[in-house]
Amino acid sequence: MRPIGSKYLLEEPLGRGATGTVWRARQRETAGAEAAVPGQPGETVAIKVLKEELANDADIVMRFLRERSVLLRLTHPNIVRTRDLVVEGDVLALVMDLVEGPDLHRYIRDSGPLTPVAAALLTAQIADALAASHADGVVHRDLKPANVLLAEQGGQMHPMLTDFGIARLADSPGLTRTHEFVGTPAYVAPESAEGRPQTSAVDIYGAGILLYELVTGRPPFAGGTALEVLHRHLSEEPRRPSTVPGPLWTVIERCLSKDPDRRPSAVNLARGLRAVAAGIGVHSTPAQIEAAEGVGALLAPDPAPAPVPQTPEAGAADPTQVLPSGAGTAPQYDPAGATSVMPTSGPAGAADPTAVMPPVPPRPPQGAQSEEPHPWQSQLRAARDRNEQTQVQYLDPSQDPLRRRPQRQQPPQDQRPGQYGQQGQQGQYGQQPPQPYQQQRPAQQRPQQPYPPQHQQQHQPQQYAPPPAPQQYAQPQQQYTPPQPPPQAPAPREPRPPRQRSANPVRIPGLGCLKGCLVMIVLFVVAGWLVWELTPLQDWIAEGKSYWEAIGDGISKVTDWFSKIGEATDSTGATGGTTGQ
Ligand SMILES: Nc1ncnc2c1ncn2[C@@H]1O[C@H](COP(=O)(O)OP(=O)(O)OP(=O)(O)O)[C@@H](O)[C@H]1O
Repeated sequence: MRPIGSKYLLEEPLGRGATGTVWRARQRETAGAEAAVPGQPGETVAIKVLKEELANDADIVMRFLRERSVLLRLTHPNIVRTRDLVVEGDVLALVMDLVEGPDLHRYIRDSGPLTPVAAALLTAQIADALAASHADGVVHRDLKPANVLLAEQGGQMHPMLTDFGIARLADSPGLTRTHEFVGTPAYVAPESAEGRPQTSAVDIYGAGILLYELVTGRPPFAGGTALEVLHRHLSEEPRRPSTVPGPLWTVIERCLSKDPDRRPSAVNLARGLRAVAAGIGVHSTPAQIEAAEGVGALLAPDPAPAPVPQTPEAGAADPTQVLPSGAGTAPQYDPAGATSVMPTSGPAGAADPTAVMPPVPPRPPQGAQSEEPHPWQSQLRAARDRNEQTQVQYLDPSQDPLRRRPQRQQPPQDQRPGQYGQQGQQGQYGQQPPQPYQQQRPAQQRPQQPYPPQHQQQHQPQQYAPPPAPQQYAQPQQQYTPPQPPPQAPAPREPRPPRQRSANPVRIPGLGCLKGCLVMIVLFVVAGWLVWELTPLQDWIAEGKSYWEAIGDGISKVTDWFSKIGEATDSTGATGGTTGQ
């Protein structure tokens, strides 16, 4: 077991992502007062050990520490709680509650898509988590099924959003010198793809993609290269699959609006989804059906979406500043502003990957946009660097105490399929079966959420009144301005060693080697000559026999030979016997 900090012991890796490795770990001793959860010795936790390149970046370490309070105070029944942050030596790690259960990506892959009702209810809980974090000024920015863990609670699968704060770290100056977008191509909002100012509406877009994927099994814009996916986010409208009920499609469509201002707030999304879930079930009452059909009216946008802090180079807000939701209005789309977050010179510009880039696609809704190709430069680079899902990487055996592949406890088999209901049978919309989770009972009795009702109440809109603007977060901007790194020329590629020729001069024939073919020809000639000389082939040809006659002759000769041997043996035996008498 490997110690991490002085308080924790890493036991086994659970998985690896773009920003680090998550380990199952054990608490050695109670954490200090700075931890949100001190924990007990022997308690099991999950620890995300961030990649070395993050840990070695002074900017990121600083941000990590400054954001400590934000990460640690973010608590909600649908958010994986961050218990502690470890910054020791070259180690940067987040200590989290351990969630026993698969992530949503794996769950869909193994069990197939969910029913519309189940998908709506699950996404409503994710929207609850987003509402809470947005109210606290925290935008997730990397919402995707892999970041939703499914905990088992009372026989129900309970979605929990994880990786909060990681996008914020990854967005710190140390990593955004090239202004990569933070996110995963299949889930990235158009404004993030273009490098325009972002708000909490990017999470609503991510929730829309996730919802689409839950009911269909795949995200709406996928396939091809990361760049193609980004193009599709910007220019294509999602198509409604026949299995998606109309009211649910209304919600998906609004979430996937290219215009962030048209997307609903997280609170309204949660409310709308619950109305839809109630109205599309097999036992829905006429009033519920009617409410579901009018869901569009519930999906009002957030009047004051939480802004995503800009990088210091952009001349925007302090990146470490945590803004309460009411602290400002959504940044307007401003071509100049959008351009300003993109490098016009410097490292990213120097390493000019535009040579392989297609032209920037037109942006019909917004009209004007930056003429600089930099968004695509950075996106291509980001797409290369980021994998959509957990990356399988070599793990130094010395870091892997158990020398085992990542293992996660799967929920018992009988609880997995159908917790949220898989597709396959016919339901009200001709696609889903009634299911134990919510469709078999009258709507009034259905549990809308597995966690107690007070949590639901806690996240109704009025509960999200922005906290008073905390002065301590309004840091002077220049304080966080990172030192501009000297432009780094890309490391020259090492020249390839000259190709080694095989020590064996004769290659296997058939592989295009002339020498091998010649050797084989010689072998065939020699073998033919031996057959000619050592077999009665010449005689047979001279006698003009057919192939079958020659074979027949050969066989009868052999039989004669054996019978002669037999007779000789018998006569010898008979002679011996006579002599003996
Ligand atoms: N708190 C946790 N408890 C249990 N397992 C976890 C926890 N957090 C993450 N995991 C698991 O660890 C694995 C890696 O998580 P990670 O967040 O690093 O991956 P990712 O989301 O694919 O990557 P990234 O978002 O960094 O690109 C995932 O399989 C996830 O299910």
